[in-house]
Amino acid sequence: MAMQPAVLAETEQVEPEAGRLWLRALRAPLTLTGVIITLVFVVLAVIGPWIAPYDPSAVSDAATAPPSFEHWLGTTQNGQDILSQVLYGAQASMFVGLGSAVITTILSVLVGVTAGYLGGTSDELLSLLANVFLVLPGLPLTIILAAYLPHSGSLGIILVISLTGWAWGARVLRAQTLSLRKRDFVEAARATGERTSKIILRDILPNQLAVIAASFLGTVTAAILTQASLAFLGLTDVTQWSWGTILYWAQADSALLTGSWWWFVPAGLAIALIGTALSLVNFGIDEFINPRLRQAGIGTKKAQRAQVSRRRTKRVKRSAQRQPRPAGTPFTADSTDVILDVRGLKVNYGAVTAVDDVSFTLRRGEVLGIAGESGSGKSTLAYAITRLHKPPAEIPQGEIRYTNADGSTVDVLAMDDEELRAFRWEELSIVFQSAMHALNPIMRIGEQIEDALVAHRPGSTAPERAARVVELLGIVGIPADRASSYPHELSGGMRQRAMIAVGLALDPEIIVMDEPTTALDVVIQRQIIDKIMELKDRLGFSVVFITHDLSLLIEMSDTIAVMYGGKIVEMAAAEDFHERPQHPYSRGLLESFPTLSGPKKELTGIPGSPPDLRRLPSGCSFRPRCPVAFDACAEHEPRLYQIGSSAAACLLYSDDHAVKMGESA
Ligand SMILES: Nc1ncnc2c1ncn2[C@@H]1O[C@H](COP(=O)(O)OP(=O)(O)OP(=O)(O)O)[C@@H](O)[C@H]1O
Repeated sequence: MAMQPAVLAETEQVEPEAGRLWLRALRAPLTLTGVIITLVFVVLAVIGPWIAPYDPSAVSDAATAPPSFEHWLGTTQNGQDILSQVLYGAQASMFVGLGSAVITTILSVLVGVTAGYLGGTSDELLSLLANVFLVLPGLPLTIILAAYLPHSGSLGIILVISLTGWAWGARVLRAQTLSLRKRDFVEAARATGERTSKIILRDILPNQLAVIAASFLGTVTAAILTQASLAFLGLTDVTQWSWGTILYWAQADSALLTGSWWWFVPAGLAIALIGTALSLVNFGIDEFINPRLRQAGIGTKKAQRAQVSRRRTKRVKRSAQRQPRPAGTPFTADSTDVILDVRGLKVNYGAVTAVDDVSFTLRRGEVLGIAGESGSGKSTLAYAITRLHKPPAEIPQGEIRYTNADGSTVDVLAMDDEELRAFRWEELSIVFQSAMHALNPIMRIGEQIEDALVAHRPGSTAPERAARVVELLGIVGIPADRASSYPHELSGGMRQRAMIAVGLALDPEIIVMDEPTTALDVVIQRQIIDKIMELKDRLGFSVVFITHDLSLLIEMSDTIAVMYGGKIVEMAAAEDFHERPQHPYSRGLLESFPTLSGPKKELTGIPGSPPDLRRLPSGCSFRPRCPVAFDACAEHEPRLYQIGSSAAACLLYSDDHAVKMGESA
């Protein structure tokens, strides 16, 4: 697709976008006030000692003098200039505040995010460490440590505050990371081949910036207050000027009793002001980071302007070598063009076998629908195929062979991380159940589509990617100018279509769709399904489709695999399944759903409930619910028997007459 030069020129100008947002955030009056006050204090902290009119410790005859022309903020009992003390104090207090916040935040982020993202033993050890620090009583410990380190100056106080303060932030960040790690957009980022470091920097940390900023700014305030409290109690070196030491001397020399308000008010006011200012800045940052809090209108820029960003992305090695697959003929039932061959696949969650000895083939252009009640193992199977299954899930046996464009086959289970990165998204992509969770809430739709391109098409230029994003949005029927929208600015249907656009970004050969339309109303559902089918016919990819909606599944699929208790119990062409279901469970499923067309029928459902995978009954696991079970069903576990072009795992179809009739061997 060619782009107009004028548009290309625009695509290069995305970087100022972030700058404009900052400006917008800054323009909010309260944020601006907070920033200005904070900056004033930072500047005073730097230049305070130079602009102070007097030496803050120098005594004079003007004892306990109220504010005057010579001493703008009055003097102490010893005639020391309070303005000079406040200016010197600003440096010490701000140094302690900022220093503590920097160290505390670094420790919190390192420990919290690492523990939350890595999980397992690292999480246990780091959480234990954080918990130990959390149960340490902060204030008493701070007082004791400060009492032992009175002459270590500001550095000692910073260390004490950081040591006793990091664990809380680490815990919050760990909890957030744990929840983010499970979000589908992080899964999607992993699936598109992004590195752990990039996922943390791009997907985990930006989504926690509000918390990190709150923790940083909160620590500055808390550290200033702690330092002031310690100094006020005389637990720091009281000859070092800080706002706390001013209050200490004011209290020690009875400023309150003598009514010398000018002695303690400026230092107290400075502490209150900086705390308020930092809170205002915090609100502003929250608003800037959270697109939902921003005013409407930001997300309506021209699509092309949103497409190009210069984020560094680790390239996926193998992508350049991918051969385009020659255009194939439309799928027919007798096609032998197998693209994915799954043999004897088993997936365990600890002692529970959620997918048991599953075998099937997916042919080029075929839609394989997976049916079954909740808990039958559909999602586990889909995730295992993509190798996105997470602990405790493991694949103890089986084979998944993928056929490349050149006819060679690769074992998906034997792929290393690098090969998997290339395989996922280039050859096989996934459309997750809930687009709201699968899309990163703080990234524009266009950027998210582009991410997959950046990772897998290292040679592509920014304008090429921009054009591809616009093309992909067009393919799924989203207006190009929505590329600059955030997920929350799109309707549910548009979000789901955006997910499909992400899935299509690299022209994969297989798309796994796990309940892609569940959360949508029927009209939108219909539009999306029609779109998927149209794209499949046009682009020729294969689909593994999972949904609870049996009518939809029959309508969409070429072939249907019915799962029960982790096994495939029937495999048939969709039409055969609909017209002549072979397995009693399939019949029960069909009788639980209204027909797509034809006369109304009574929905009977299946008695009983799905099996407990930890205690499967002997023989056929459907036996306790089966209306046609016979004695042998308790003894023999049925394999898949061929019945015409269908196959069903039911002893009704066993060739062994003795077994079929339930006779003892
Ligand atoms: N993380 C897990 N730990 C232990 N068992 C699990 C885990 N995830 C799933 N299972 C078990 O594996 C079995 C299959 O679950 P799976 O989610 O694959 O079923 P499903 O058919 O996709 O269900 P649904 O339609 O509700 O999504 C269930 O019995 C479930 O309890």
